[in-house]
Amino acid sequence: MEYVILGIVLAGVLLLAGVGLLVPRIRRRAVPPAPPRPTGAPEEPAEEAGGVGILAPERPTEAPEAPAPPTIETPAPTAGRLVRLRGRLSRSQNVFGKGLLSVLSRDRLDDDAWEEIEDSLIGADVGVEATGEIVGRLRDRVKVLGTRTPAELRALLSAELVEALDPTLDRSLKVGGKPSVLMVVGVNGSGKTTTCGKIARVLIADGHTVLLGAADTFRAAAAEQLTTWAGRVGAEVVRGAEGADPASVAFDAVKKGVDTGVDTVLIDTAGRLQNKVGLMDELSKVKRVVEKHGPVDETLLVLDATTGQNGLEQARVFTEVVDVTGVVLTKLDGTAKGGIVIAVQRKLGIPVKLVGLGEGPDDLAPFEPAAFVDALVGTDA
Ligand SMILES: Nc1nc2c(ncn2[C@@H]2O[C@H](COP(=O)(O)OP(=O)(O)OP(=O)(O)O)[C@@H](O)[C@H]2O)c(=O)[nH]1
Repeated sequence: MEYVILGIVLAGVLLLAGVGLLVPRIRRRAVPPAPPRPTGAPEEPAEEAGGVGILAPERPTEAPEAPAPPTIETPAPTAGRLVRLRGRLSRSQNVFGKGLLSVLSRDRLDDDAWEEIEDSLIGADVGVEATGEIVGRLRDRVKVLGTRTPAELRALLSAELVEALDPTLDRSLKVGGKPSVLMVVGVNGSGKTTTCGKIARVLIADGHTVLLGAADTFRAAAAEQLTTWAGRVGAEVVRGAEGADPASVAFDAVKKGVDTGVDTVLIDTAGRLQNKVGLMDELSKVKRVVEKHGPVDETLLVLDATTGQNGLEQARVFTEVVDVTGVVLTKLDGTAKGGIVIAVQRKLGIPVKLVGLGEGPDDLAPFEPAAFVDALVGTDA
């Protein structure tokens, strides 16, 4: 009997122990799976196996790939750029170098020959008045000096062209202040944004620090374009939302320039036709607002050389609205009318300070009359 009781007790104990072991397992299985981790959330510690504190081995964490640092370019030095880019003037070289010099080298320089010379200069956009003066002086000097050799005639023509470009004008950019402010203005498509990018490179090549202001809030791609130019040389850009008030973007850019201590702030403005009064008023407002920080040091008018004499009327209106201090003549590589440089300066009384000779980042050269004329009529032109 005692054995029977002992057997029943033992069976009961074993049964209870079995249930005790089973329940936690069932409970554990009933726990719903953890919700999927949001991407990027830190990994939670692995559940302890059997409640005895064994942590799952740490998975080696893969280091996120660091973005490649932007490559900052070193722009080509500006000294001698015009000489290096002289080949870009090949279309104008055909008129001045080959055309004019071949007429000048004729055995007899009669009235017809001089008329041909005049026509060539007018055709190259030198302008009627300037052409009259250049040819008049050249004629006198040829007569007085009795000059006949091609080398002498070339030298005389060059001297007259350089003189017409007034080599005494100050063509330097007023940069390097605290900061200096440069505004870039002009009609649509003349090359303002591209020129801003290229000027930033010119300045950086010459050791300046530059911040760009994208006050062309009208054309969405303009700010993007400017940001790309700036990124290539490590310059900062201040930009506003599309359609933002350009004056306020320009104001913010100068403020940022002051705060960050750059020596030059370069402001790109939207293209506008000179006969749209509202847009021209907007431009003078941009300038007025920027001037709350201090005077604008340079207002550069960007003119497309291929628009020829039409560009002169645009230029005249711009000079009335904002005080233009320098002209940038773009796309000289795409025209045979390089004489426009003479006409622009003569009509406006404002120096051409830079010339655009291509779409490449360093295809903008400080303008030097002697080097320009030499490129047009030089020995290997
Ligand atoms: N061949 C040549 N093309 C140039 C030169 N300068 C600018 N361009 C080109 O002219 C075109 C217009 O240039 P942008 O800088 O966009 O002109 P924009 O004046 O800012 O244009 P808007 O903002 O619409 O007024 C682009 O295709 C430039 O690459 C130059 O010196 N030579």
